[in-house]
Amino acid sequence: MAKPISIEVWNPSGRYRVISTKPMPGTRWIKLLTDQDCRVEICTEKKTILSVEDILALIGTKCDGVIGQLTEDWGDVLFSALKRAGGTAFSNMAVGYNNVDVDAATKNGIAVGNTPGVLTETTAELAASLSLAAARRIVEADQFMRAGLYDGWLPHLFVGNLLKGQTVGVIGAGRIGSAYARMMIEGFKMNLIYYDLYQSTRLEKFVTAYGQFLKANGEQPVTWKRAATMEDVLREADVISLHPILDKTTYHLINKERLAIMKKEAVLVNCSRGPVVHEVDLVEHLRANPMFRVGLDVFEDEPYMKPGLAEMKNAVVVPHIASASKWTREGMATLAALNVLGKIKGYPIWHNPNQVEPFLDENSVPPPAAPSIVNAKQLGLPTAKL
Ligand SMILES: NC(=O)c1ccc[n+]([C@@H]2O[C@H](COP(=O)([O-])OP(=O)(O)OC[C@H]3O[C@@H](n4cnc5c(N)ncnc54)[C@H](O)[C@@H]3O)[C@@H](O)[C@H]2O)c1
Ligand SMILES: O=C(O)[C@H](O)CO
Repeated sequence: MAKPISIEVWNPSGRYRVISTKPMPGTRWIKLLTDQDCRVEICTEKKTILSVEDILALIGTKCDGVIGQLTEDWGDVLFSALKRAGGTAFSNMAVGYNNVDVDAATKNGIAVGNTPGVLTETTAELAASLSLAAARRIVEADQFMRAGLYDGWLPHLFVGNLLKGQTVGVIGAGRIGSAYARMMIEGFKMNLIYYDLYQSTRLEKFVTAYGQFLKANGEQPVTWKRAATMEDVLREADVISLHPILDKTTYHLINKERLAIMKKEAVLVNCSRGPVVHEVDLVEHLRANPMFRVGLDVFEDEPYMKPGLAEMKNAVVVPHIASASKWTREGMATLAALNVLGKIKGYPIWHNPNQVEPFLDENSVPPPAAPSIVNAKQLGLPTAKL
């Protein structure tokens, strides 16, 4: 018999049973659900990553919707169990949904939500932090100080890379990649080279206008270039940040061959998904090129690092915290809850998932819509501008 799962229950007499597989930041998301006749059950199990069996036990025989996490494997087993339990709604508490088999959800008539629009800047800020930390060797220097090794200023002590006037490369110039590019360009007056399947006209216009502003003020203007190939970015950029989605076109995008064409003193940052980088190849490259540095928020086999990575002084590593600001995490919880609520209530889908401010205002009632459902079209769900 399966071990009972520990849960916390809000509004026990609520008509709709909504499960959250994890406690989430803030309480607004709980209130939004309980105010709309939902019984909210929050899994409080101590283990960090729930298995499919754990989630099956949580779903049980009657469940209207689930808020899940990017660490969980949402495929046909879970979606068909949710369907059997009468459920129609699932939302990841994340913008990325590579852990979700959307086709399986659609086949079972389950709407899949995600949470764009509330983590763009927070994630870009962490990518910028990792860029700086790696370029200026901040973690290495911090460890040196704490080890009591500092015995006076020296001309060669922790010399790193200047960013101003250098080239920032962005692979995947969507919401987060573009926000990161703007930060690095405006903050450090870097030139841009980017590669994406689509043209980022807004980003290009921003760089052009900022370049004109600098020129008018007697400064060297910044420039932009849309690269024809990813290799062009890797060859030309001094700092490269990865921001594509994870799918079969981006799996192991950075491998031995591509690392070899990067500059020997380049900085590589990954705040997208771990498998975008071939981590074994990366460790080998870091070992062979001590002036090459990386800043990593995500790892190929999370929560583990590939052997050798933890020992590399030229790597800054943090535990998948790019979206971890209080405002963002509370907003993600709110959007995930409203995705599930919106589907349960039969609300239409919000017309623009990138403009979700009306859902986040603590002082007003959110619009009667599901903020972001990725398979809305496949399910034939109506969209509305309210
Ligand atoms: N580390 C974190 O905590 C964290 C936080 C938020 C998002 N993310 C990850 O970042 C990803 C991007 O988020 P977003 O909101 O910017 O998404 P987005 O959809 O706005 O941007 C992704 C961009 O990648 C581009 N792209 C897709 N395939 C590509 C390819 N083969 N080569 C080059 N570009 C390609 C797309 O055209 C798009 O412009 C998410 O899917 C998620 O996996 C991670
Ligand atoms: O995809 C996402 O949203 C992140 O990885 C967590 O914020």
